[in-house]
Amino acid sequence: MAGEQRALMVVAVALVDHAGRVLMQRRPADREHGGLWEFPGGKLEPGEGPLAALVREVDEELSIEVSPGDCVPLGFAANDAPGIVAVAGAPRRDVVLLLYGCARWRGEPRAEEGAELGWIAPDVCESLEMPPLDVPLARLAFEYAQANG
Ligand SMILES: Nc1nc2c([nH]c(=O)n2[C@H]2C[C@H](O)[C@@H](COP(=O)(O)OP(=O)(O)OP(=O)(O)O)O2)c(=O)[nH]1
Repeated sequence: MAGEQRALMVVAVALVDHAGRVLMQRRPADREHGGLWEFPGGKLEPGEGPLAALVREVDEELSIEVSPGDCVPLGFAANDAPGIVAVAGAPRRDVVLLLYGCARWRGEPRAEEGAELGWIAPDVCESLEMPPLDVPLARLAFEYAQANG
């Protein structure tokens, strides 16, 4: 339908290492959610599926290569859920965030300019400041990391 407003679809990945840690990225200070820790990923482009977007985003953001077959859907979060409170200053819009887990990739993850990467251990996770949608997803990410790291 013309003018129909759809939710913004975002795909993200929890890369896990052999120590059961999860790679997270601190957003540049001058962007939406600046300074918060989140999963690498980004918006789906028109006509793009979530796995294709994931492969593209990790190449662009981290300079690594993942195969769709190594990515496992872990869950999703949407900001129309009760209890999700937007970060002050962030635009009000419906977002659906799809999280995949992945324990195999090629290359060494490198942060894009202005961003910071951290391999996060489960005990540190609680103290990280994250966007509201990432809080429930982080639990799924660490369960996956424990089982697959
Ligand atoms: N990548 C990512 N985005 C998240 C997470 N949690 C969360 O609320 N978001 C939101 C922030 C943004 O509204 C949206 C993704 O935006 P983005 O700026 O990363 O997307 P993009 O890479 O396509 O960036 P751009 O082309 O707009 O610069 O999803 C998360 O864990 N990872």
